[in-house]
Amino acid sequence: MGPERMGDIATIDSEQWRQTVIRGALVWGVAVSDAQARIMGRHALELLHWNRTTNLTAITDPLAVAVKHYVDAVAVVPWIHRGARILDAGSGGGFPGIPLNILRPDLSVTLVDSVRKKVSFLKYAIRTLNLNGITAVHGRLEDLGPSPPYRGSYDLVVCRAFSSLEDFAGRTLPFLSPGGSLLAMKGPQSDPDQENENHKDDGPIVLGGTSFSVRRHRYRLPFLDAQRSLVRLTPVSGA
Ligand SMILES: C[S@@+](CC[C@H](N)C(=O)[O-])C[C@H]1O[C@@H](n2cnc3c(N)ncnc32)[C@H](O)[C@@H]1O
Repeated sequence: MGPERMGDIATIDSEQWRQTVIRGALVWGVAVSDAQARIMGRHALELLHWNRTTNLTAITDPLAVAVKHYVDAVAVVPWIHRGARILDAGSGGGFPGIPLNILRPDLSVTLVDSVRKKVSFLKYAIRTLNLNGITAVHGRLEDLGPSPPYRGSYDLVVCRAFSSLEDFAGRTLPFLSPGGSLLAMKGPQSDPDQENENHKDDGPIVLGGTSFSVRRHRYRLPFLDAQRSLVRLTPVSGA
């Protein structure tokens, strides 16, 4: 049976579901082991279970969960250097931070969300899946960023479906260590910037008074052919 015929939620974490994640990740050149895909499957089951009472995801179809959550999260792996300290800004149900932690034990990952029930889920998932090198923090980015231990402590701040580039940069710049970057993962609905002629694919832009070099990478999700983009913003020092 092909990935297009996975209808029932019970098929999450089945062999077929895991193969969808594994084959999808290979499109980005990222190897996901069966053991790693199993942990993602357990996360997905917990996510949908908690989703009955806590608003964690609008996506519940098994194929869409595999591709739009896990394969999409894996798309950032090639952009992350070894040993990076990562903040997942507005992590929700754990995307992209939990799949990143499952795939890359060299990373140190902090998940932040302003909704307490979502952070309760994240803490529960970290504990239940026995994940290491990852922590979940409740709070608003704009409150946490200016103070220790968060200020200047991250090599990469990543967000998915968060807000405009200007808003993201404004809330998360204080978290960055010198030489660090911001990385926004965007879908068509969450990308007002995509329509903004002032935001070129590559080159410098100014957001909230700070100059950034920009690199945008557009891609299409396998199996579903949905459009996505990654935008990396690196503050230009001395600008
Ligand atoms: C659209 S959801 C995206 C969730 C997840 N990143 C994903 O892609 O599935 C945005 C998340 O950001 C959180 N959020 C919104 N404003 C925030 C803020 N100022 N500080 C921390 N989290 C925030 C929301 O609670 C929500 O979980």
